[in-house]
Amino acid sequence: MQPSIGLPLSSTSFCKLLIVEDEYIIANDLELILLQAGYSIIGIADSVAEALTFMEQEQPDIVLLDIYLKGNETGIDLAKQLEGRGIPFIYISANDNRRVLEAVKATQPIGYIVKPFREKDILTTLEISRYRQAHSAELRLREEKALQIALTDALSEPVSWEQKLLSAARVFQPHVPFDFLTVSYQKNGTAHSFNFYRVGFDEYQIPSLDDLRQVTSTTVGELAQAPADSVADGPTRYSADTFAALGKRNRQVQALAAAFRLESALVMPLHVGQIDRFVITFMSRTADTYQSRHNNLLERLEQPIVLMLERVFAFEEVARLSEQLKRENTYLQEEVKTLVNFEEIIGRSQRLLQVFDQVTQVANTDTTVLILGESGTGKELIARALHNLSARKDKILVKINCAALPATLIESELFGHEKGAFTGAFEKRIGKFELAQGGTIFLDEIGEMPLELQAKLLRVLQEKEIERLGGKTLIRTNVRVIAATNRQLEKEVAEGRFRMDLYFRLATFPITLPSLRERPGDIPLLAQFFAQKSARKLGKPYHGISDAALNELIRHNWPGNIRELENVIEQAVIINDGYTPLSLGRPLVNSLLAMSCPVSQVPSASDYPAQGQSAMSAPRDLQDVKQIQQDTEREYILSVLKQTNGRIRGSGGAAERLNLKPTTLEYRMEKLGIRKVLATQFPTASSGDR
Ligand SMILES: Nc1ncnc2c1ncn2[C@@H]1O[C@H](COP(=O)(O)OP(=O)(O)OP(=O)(O)O)[C@@H](O)[C@H]1O
Repeated sequence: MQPSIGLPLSSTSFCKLLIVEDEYIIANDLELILLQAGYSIIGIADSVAEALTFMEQEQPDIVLLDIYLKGNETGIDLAKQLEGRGIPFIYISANDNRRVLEAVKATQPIGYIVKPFREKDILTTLEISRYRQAHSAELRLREEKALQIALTDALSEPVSWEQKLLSAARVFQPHVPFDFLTVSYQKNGTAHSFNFYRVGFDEYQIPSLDDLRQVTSTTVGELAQAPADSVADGPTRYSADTFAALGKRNRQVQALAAAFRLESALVMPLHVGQIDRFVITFMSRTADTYQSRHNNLLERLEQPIVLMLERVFAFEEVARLSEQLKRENTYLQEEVKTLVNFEEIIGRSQRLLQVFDQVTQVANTDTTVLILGESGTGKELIARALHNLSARKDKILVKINCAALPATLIESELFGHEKGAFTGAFEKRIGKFELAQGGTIFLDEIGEMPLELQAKLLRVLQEKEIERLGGKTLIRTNVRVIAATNRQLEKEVAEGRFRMDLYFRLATFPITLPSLRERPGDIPLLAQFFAQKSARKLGKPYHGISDAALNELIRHNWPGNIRELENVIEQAVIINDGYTPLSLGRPLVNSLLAMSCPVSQVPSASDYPAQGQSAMSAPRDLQDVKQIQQDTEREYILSVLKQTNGRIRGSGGAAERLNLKPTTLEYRMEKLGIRKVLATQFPTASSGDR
């Protein structure tokens, strides 16, 4: 028999029915009618247990079920399970008890046929139900498609995560209602948590973890504990006892439930690539808010949402990498990266070879290294060699000179700042630690770091986490730290200028560079190396170094070490006539008095010739004139530095007095071999200026 109302539905034989009926005659009668109408029957069950067994073998499209069955369980119990599995069902019953009928209605059947039934009743009800099913399925698909599009739009907005998720929460509300929504995930070891509290029809409050901590009297750690820690895979509903049990396992749920009078939850853990535990938790003030249709909807949305999130995270990563590239590029433009390995480090002395051994030993570990040695002994060169010989060599080496920055700026320079963190912080700024992510940071002149900042640096070394100035989140860092100083740190510690705990942390692996005095044997090698380099740079022929000059170089005391030697050789190349071996042009002892030694140790004005005179006799040629100019400039800068107690930058600093940019002054000082020293090292006028 064909369906009587002739609706445009697919053939009845594709529709599989399960009959759940304990009266044998009725069940048989039903089967006969349905088979004749062309339906497929997957089985006749007389109890809930048997019905479930049939369903395990094959899923029916519609279930026809009686209310009272064999065994303790009724058709209403089975109906609840069918609803959970999304299988439509029609009751066939003679029961007209009001209470039972109320319970039947609550299970949301797609039809109800009263016994005794006629063939026509059965077939018409089935036909109408199938039509409604097909129609509502189409409607549901359309609705879900619209929901997916709205979610994609919300998550793709070029705004913060908080705003993206708020838009997504608004999209969810009509489909999966909530009074409180939390979204939490872990990315690169950092926990992120967003909370949305509904306070009006379309009004939400976004309490921060700190706000919640106060309202709920919990710790931030407890609040960040996502409920997925305690639930199975897939969306799971909790109400009454199960909600209370979830609260016992999870402090976050318990605290929020108590503070916001929540009574049920629907927890959706998602497996988003690269992200640990992405969890969306819908919570409601009503115990029976979450039904199987919500679970089913979230199950169907799970994959599309995961794909959306993966795309958003991937975009974010691309944006982050391109930002990082931009930053590295800017940095590299300032900092010409020299590829240093041992071949470029000149010297064969025993002391230097010991240093090479130490470098080889520690380079390929992540151990913090402290490089000690007088000024100009090659500490930066060794830091670069350590980086270039490590597994981090393809990542960036970021150098920061702790002495070159005013104390107020070092913190933001190292750790960055958020927009508005302090007056003048107009833009968010990434610090050098973040810039060095995956690579190495070289903290030069660490002995000059202000005490307050030493504590922060210690925390970074211990916790491997930084916090931007004015920022709220901790950022995990993976940076190898190399520090250097020409100060005696033990003495600094003893005098209370350097934290002992930081000293021990830094000095895990100390490398001490020998001064040039301790390796005079390397002087000829170095001198020749620098002479060739300078001659190449200046485009002059090179005929070696005269014996007299070499002897003098070996005998000299070299307070400024290799940098000083390099400067002396460069000057010798400049004054060389291009035909004869290099000579020094003037006695080393006098000409170097003011070079490369700390400003505090420079000789007083009386140690110098009177203005207009030079240490040499009358200038012989243009080079001599240049030399005199340099000496005069050096003297003048030194005298100004003395007046400013060594301070270069800021109001009243040497740069301002000389009407130069601080960086230009520093460049000139470097060229002239004047070392920077801390203001405290500099004798003040009141303490008796020499
Ligand atoms: N062994 C070496 N071979 C070749 N050049 C060297 C060597 N050691 C140092 N130099 C050169 O000497 C100069 C000073 O070295 P570097 O800046 O590394 O010293 P430093 O100890 O870090 O000085 P400071 O304490 O003043 O920062 C640089 O131009 C460096 O290239």
